[in-house]
Amino acid sequence: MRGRVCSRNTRIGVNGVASNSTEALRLQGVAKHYGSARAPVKALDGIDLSVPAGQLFGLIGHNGAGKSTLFKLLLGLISPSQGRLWVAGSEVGAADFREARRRVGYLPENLVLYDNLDGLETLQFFARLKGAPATQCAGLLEQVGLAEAGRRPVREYSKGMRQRLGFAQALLGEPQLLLLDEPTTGLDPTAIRDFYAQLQRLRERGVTLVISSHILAELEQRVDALAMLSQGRLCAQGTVGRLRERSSRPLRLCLRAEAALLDTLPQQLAGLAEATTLHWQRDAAQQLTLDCPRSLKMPLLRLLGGLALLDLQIEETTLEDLYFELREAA
Ligand SMILES: Nc1ncnc2c1ncn2[C@@H]1O[C@H](COP(=O)(O)OP(=O)(O)OP(=O)(O)O)[C@@H](O)[C@H]1O
Repeated sequence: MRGRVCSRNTRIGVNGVASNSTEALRLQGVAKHYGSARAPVKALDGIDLSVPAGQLFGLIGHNGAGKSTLFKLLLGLISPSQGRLWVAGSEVGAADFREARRRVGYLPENLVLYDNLDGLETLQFFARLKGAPATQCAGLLEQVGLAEAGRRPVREYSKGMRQRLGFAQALLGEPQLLLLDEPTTGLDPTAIRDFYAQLQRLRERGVTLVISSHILAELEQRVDALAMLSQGRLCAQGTVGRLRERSSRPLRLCLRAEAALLDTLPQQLAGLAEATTLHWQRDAAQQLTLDCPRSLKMPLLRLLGGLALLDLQIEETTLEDLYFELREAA
């Protein structure tokens, strides 16, 4: 028996594997191989991943890393070659998964739309497919900013409008889990900001959001946590802060001060433990760039706080920096 309920919060599977319902989704040892057994394409290879309910969770990785494949597996559109997956406590493929699946919204990377239908008819069509009330359609069009364009044929929609219509169809049926595959492609900066504001409101209502994107700056400030795939393998997982802590990249401080103060700075810094790991460069008479290991961040800031600096900027490691570092290490 698959996915047997043993308590309000826990299900026990065939091998005694537990899946907790406070997890929106879970993957255990998941592999997906396409192609022939002789020459398989290993789209995913041994993925263990758990996403707690209510998070805004990012999924990043290079083209072909396996992000869309992971979404399709979670939706039961394709079957894993190995391993097991759970969505909202139901095992994908189990008898009760159909019910869990109804609470999942999905925006595919390339949503196919019928050009001759208008926006409202398109949503009504998807509502019928999903078994969601058609009465939701007009409200959803308004929510994504397409109320006025609702009666125009989709062939007249811009790329951004099509993308917003796709988001509206993902919201049909008030899903508790949203899987969004590169949802901001084609959106302008205002639309991107509005889109994330909507995600934030959904998150506040307890909806779990898993979003794949190549636009790392967009995710950096917004996700609760993220996972990075590289060639089908999970190469990093955690909050952006935790990934930064594990990064070997130095922290960069740019400071300005009177030339006389900068002249004495090397002497003052020499008193710090690990001072040998500091690297500085005098860019101009009053300007210095200092690279230091993260472990020295607070001692250094305490020391600099006591000096009459004219300006101090801390350049944090960006998600893009982390991405390249993790890719190199993978
Ligand atoms: N139906 C398929 N048949 C054969 N190979 C496939 C199929 N679908 C995906 N693949 C391969 O699986 C790998 C992962 O593809 P996937 O689409 O999951 O990557 P992705 O991370 O979503 O990429 P992108 O960022 O470009 O959208 C790629 O090597 C891809 O060519």
